[in-house]
Amino acid sequence: MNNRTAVRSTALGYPRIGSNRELKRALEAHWSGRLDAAGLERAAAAVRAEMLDDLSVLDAVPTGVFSYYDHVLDTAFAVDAVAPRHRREDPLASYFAAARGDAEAAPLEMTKWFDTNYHYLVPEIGPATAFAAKPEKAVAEFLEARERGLDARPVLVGPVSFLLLAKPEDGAPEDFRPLDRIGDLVEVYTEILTALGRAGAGLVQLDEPALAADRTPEELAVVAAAYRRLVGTAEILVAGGYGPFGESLPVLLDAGVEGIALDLVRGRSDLDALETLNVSRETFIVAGVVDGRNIWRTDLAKAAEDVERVRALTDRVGVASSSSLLHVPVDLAAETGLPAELVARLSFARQKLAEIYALTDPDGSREPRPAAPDAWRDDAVRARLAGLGDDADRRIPYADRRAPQAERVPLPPLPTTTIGSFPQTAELRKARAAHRQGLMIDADYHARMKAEVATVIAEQEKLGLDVLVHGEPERNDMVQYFAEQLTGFATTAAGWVQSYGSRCVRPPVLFGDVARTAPMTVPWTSYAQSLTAKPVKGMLTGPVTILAWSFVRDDQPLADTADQVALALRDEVADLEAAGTAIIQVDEPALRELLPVRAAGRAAYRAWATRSFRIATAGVRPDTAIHTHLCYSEFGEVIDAIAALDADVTSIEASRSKMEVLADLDGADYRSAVGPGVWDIHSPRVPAADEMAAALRLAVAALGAGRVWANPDCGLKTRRYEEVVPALQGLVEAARTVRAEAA
Ligand SMILES: Nc1nc2c(c(=O)[nH]1)N[C@@H](CNc1ccc(C(=O)N[C@@H](CCC(=O)N[C@@H](CCC(=O)N[C@@H](CCC(=O)O)C(=O)O)C(=O)O)C(=O)O)cc1)CN2
Ligand code: MET
Ligand SMILES: [Zn+2]
Repeated sequence: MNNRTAVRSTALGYPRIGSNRELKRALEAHWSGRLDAAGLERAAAAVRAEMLDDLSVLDAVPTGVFSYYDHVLDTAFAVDAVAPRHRREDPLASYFAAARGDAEAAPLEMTKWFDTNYHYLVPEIGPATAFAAKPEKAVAEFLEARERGLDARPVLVGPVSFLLLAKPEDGAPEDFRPLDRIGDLVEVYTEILTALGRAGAGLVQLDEPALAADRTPEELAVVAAAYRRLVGTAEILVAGGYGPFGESLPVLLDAGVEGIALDLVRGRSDLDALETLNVSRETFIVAGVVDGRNIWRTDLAKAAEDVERVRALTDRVGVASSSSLLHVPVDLAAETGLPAELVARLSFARQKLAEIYALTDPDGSREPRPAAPDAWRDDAVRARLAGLGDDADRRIPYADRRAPQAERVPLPPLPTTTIGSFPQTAELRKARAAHRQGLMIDADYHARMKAEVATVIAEQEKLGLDVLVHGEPERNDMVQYFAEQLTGFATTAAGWVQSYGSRCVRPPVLFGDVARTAPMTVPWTSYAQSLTAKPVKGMLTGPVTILAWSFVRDDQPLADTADQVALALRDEVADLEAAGTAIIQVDEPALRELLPVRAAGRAAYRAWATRSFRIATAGVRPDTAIHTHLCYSEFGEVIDAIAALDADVTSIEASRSKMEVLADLDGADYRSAVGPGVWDIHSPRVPAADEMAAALRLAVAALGAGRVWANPDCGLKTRRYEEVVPALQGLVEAARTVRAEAA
């Protein structure tokens, strides 16, 4: 077990939803009352067994990385940081109350995990949160692996990241920060580590991804103290995974941790730094050379060079993924429809395990990465982009667009609208599955989707909404739908990746130059508009989001790829406008997500991200309104970027974070209209009309009635009509109430 000369293979984490999304199906059956807790646990055990089967090709396997919903929530439960409102007699009910909310309580806030499309639940910590060790899950999953004879390494979110990812509980003193509680929390971690040690664990992995971000000297002092305290209780491997440790690296090494797992894909500067630090030859250094975030085949020649550099520094070397493999699909072998020259360049989780293993095998492959074929290049697109010049900006400032837009589409104050999608019912998905499998002809599929559009339009008219949507029934996903129609993209049949809880996505593969060959959305929008006198919004996904939710080529800057996508969207916007569409929404929910974890890269990011949005949208007439939509709080960091999009209306997530975004908007150079979401659509809970009215009053007080729209937080695709109809009735009623008060 303590082989000190050979290079050891491992992974920092693994997909946990099941290779065929078994856990997703079991969870959704459980939530709808079709599967009892015992049935859910059986399904979970089968998923864990499959994970261990896969991982067993490695010298050492991570354990405890399975989760019913989210690993940050698991950590909260492991230290008993459960909000009083989520405590229930049944622990599983308590867990799902925190994750999803229930009749009695709103859930925890959900937000993006670093610069990924994974969402974690934000723990709520107060000055009196009574931490207590609950190591049962960690111990049980460790033993499950041990019983198979595997070298098992328990994984937990580390205490510093846990508190940095948390937020102060409601009513905490103004100056309280969760990190203030590090001393108490670390004591509880020592108990958990001790329990794991008693169960037979050697090395324990503590994930500290928050140390891939800029940290202040005070925070570094906290890291030092916390790890000095922990090193006595277990052998600790600290993993980062979302960039370089940077200034945290010497602090961790000085604290005496047993090992450190480096992200050598995004954080190669750590390797240079290590060579200048005085690293003990006893330190276990894990070289994260296999990308945990993307699906390109590893350049084994280059990776092997980095492993050699690590071998020069220490006698205990590991090879691993750069982060958990949670962010990539399970198995490339499930993809039978991809072109061979693409398959030859791809690697999913199972293939990555083989790459990791090969790098620890002296006789393993050291193949370099083959270059992209010439056929993936499109010189026409490149020439058009080069000639774009200042066409990337709207000719007329917002102040002068307001009147022509109001004249073209007259609306009351606090206009009501939705974000785009209506429920993706089981029937819609079945029809799409049948169409995909060739069991339903195109004409029948289109007729079915048009019927759904008609139903959605009729429902919105009945509800009395002001600006309607077609409901997006024809879209499997807001990114994949576009990727399927653009050149330069491939889509997968089963490349599922967890986004949050039971919700999964199939990120498309953006491998070459991008171009549009035909209109992608116009017939749907035009059809919807033909059914109503009310305005129907056109609905597109923006370039940043298309990139963020795809696996993107890494052979040119993201900015260049974004501009190509933007150009394709620009043509779609022009076609929508030519078809008579007066309002075009271009969603950028991932604008915040791609913001670099460290401040150094942010200005450049803001510049290219907002320019690509403007390339997509700036071609319209002054009386055509551009709307955009963003989800997931913490807008503070991107508020200037939101302004730089130069949209006429921006709808944003606000309800789960209790309208905190209004404070961010205050003082920002943002003048146009805002639709702060007043209904948290990620929870099955239906808000009351007066609750939404209260939220709208806050918005009116902050922005003035003339700048506020009334809308949900996000699209309704994940909700059921039983929730949507009463919630939208309440929303329309709330808008009317507050409108009357403001008049
Ligand atoms: N890419 C992406 N990222 C995003 C979002 C988003 O909308 N898209 N929204 C935010 C929140 N994240 C979300 C992520 C996923 C879903 C979601 O609803 N996902 C669906 C799958 C969507 C999909 O691809 N649907 C396909 C395939 C559906 C499917 O599973 N079909 C069955 C067969 C049909 C059946 O009997 O149900 C199968 O293939 O096995 C379709 O409709 O065609 C799910 O997990 O259930 C929602 C929000 C942030 N990130
Ligand atoms: N228009 C999209 C929808 O309503 C926006 C979703 S943002 C994740 O589904
Ligand atoms: Zn959204």
